[in-house]
Amino acid sequence: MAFPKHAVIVTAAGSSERFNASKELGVKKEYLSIDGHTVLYRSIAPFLQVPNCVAILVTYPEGMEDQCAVALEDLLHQNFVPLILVKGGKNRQESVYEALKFLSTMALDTEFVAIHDGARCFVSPELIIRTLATAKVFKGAAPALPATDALKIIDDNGMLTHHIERTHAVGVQTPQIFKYPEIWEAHQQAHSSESAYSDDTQIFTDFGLPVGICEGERENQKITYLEDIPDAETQIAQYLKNLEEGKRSAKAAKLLHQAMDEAKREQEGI
Ligand SMILES: C[C@](O)(CO)[C@H](O)COP(=O)(O)O
Repeated sequence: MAFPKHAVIVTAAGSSERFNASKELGVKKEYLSIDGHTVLYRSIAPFLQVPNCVAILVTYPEGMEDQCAVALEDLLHQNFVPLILVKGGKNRQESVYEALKFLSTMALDTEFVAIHDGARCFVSPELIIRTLATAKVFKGAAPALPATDALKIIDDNGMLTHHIERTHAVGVQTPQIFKYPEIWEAHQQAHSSESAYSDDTQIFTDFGLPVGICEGERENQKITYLEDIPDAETQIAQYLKNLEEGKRSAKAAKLLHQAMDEAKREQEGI
């Protein structure tokens, strides 16, 4: 396949309410590690193996830019693609909007944008390529797997109200990949409406554009709960200690700013 130019937006600005350590200690799941690399690094690194990635934009929650830089330290040493940290909004939709807005100010001739969860750290390059190939055909694409459990709707009291026919039900994953600037226009429309969207495929189809589904991967799970990270408690203790010391944070922030300056100079052709 000829690889089109594409940018990658990685969402990591959420409050991770289902991840207990976030609620109680302000620890973000994306900044913890699995086998020596942070969840955030692992969610991004496979994208660097796909040719023609022109920029990576990572969203972070207000006040956590330095911590986000620490989580990306390994990437800063080996990444030759411009890496930009973008302050996220009040929910996933707003964060993606902010990243797309930033992208629209960059002089990049990008044909597609891949939007990926910062907590989906087992994504493979093969899955990214398959989704990109599907997006080339349909303009929008997402990987998905057939639903295996019976699907039900419940009310606010936890009582079952509806049964959903499973034959055509799938669980949609990320990366979700779209033509640019179509996804930017779709997001602007969503931003000015009152509606809340569950993900970017919904924003794209609401805008009247098609999304093709390709085969997802069982391994491409999202880290959602504390138990999804082995050794999480020890790591959280270490993480909080590092934060108190503040040393790593300063070093990584410096590296990040250097990398961003270089990317900017490159863009300006200096
Ligand atoms: C985009 C997504 O991964 C599709 O399944 C999912 O909606 C993200 O959910 P989150 O709760 O914002 O992590």
